[in-house]
Amino acid sequence: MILTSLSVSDVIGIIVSIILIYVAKFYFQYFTRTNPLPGSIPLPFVGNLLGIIHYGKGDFTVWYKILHERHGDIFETYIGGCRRIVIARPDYIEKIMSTSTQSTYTLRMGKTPAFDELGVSKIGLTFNTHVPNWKFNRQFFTKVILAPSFSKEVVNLIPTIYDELNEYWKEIGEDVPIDFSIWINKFTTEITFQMVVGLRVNGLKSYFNSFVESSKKKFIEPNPIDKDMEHFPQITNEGLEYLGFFLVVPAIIRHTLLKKKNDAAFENRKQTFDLLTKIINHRRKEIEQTSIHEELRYDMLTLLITTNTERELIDQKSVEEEHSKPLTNDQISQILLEALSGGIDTSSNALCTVVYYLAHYPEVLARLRQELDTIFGFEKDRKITMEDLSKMRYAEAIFYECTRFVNPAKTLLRTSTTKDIIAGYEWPANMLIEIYAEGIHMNPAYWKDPHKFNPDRFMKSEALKSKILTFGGGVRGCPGRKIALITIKLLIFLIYRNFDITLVDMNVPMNLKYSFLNTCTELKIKVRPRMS
Ligand code: HEM
Repeated sequence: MILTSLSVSDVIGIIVSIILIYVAKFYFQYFTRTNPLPGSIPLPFVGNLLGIIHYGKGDFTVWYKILHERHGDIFETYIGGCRRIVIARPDYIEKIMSTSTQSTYTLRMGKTPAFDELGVSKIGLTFNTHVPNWKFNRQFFTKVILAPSFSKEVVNLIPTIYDELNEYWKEIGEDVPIDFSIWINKFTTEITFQMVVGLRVNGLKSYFNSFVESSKKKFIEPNPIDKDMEHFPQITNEGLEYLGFFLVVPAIIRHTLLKKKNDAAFENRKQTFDLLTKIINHRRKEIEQTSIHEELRYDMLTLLITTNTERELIDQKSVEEEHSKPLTNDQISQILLEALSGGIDTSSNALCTVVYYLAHYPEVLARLRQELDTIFGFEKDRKITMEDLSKMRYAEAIFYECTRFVNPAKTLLRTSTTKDIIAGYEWPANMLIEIYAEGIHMNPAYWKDPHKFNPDRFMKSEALKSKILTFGGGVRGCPGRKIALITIKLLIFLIYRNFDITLVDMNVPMNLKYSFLNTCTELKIKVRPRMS
């Protein structure tokens, strides 16, 4: 509305004023502080500008690559109006990634007005800056996700959904190119929705229906909770994009030039929470109607609803008054949302990377198959167990090596609650530190021949797995790691035991887009039943 009433010269005036304010602010900050690191002058303004320019693609790390090459393994910059120390050396982050309960790196980000505005900084896990509240959520989340019965459910669930995928791929036929990035994302979406809220969203089925002739279309039952449930994965995905937008674009721009997008972010959040509330209320009713003697389904939603009630499935007693009550719909919604958005794209993108690299390294694929055949023999229908999965060491090594090349998160954020000395420099409390995973993963001082694709490096040294930042680390590292590894290994097993996969074009580099996460936007493949 405001924008349409502005003339071109007004808009130019606003932009010039913003630029002048920024230049003045950052230069004042620079000359009045101690401890300058290389990479500061005259980069703050340029850094911000690049942040804004790149927000569409989201890849502000293009900027880090240049600074890393120019200034070495520690440098500073400004993105989204915020001063950051960027680190690309494993020994500088040891303290930051410590799992000690005394760690002062419990915050991912300090005070972030943009996230306060969006309402994500005092609930859930990922952006929660209220440490006691985050700790409670984290303990609960971890307990649910690490419970052996939860893993068992996932191990049983994945092959069932895989059978559906298998059926569609067979119907599509051998010589038809398919986009693996879409299929696998629909797949991980299906698994994650089922394990988190106990719901099928039928994404695989609707995707299949979208390109087959009408006589082959599968019937999709309308969702009993809401007709929009089918679009829920897309809504949560857009929500992630908006987070990146809020993180990088300064408030003054969001509220003026990009107001439409800013408003759309709030609308997206409302839509997400409305749907989640419907799911929660539906399940609450089902639980109320289930006799106390009857066993309840073991998904994350059920565990959350029953917390601190007589139906509690996990003993999660808390001594603190505010944490001994049943969880509210808002608390549950945020935890569910993070489980939904935490596991889908990360797992599907990692699998795209695996498929891409295995197509380019047939000798690695041959060794993988040897491992699979040794563990599972040729009994095609044997049920997979947790023990089988624990023996898939080479598959795990392939996964880690793939994520070393294409890490789902290019950087990880931390804020110290106290002042600290890192790399010989003293930093004040609340300093934002950005761990540049991509720089660390390719640092020749720590990886032999870093640009060589070599999964064996992880077979020779277990310790390397703690150096790689696939799942981050420390007290804020990924709580979904165990489930993620189960999912990835199970899918590697199911796909490569049954199919031969070829890339449609071996010369095309991986199609990646970075906005918050490294996302594979297209991976055209052909699948055939396995020959050898
Ligand atoms: C291949 C799959 C996955 C990858 C690569 C991955 C990666 C990550 C990374 C890099 C972080 C940030 C860690 C840090 O800052 O040190 C993270 C955090 C997180 N992940 Fe995952 N993740 C995966 C799967 C999952 C799954 C399956 C879930 C849940 C079902 C999940 C839930 C979360 C949550 C809630 C956080 C925030 C934790 C906190 O702030 O305390 N992730 N993940």
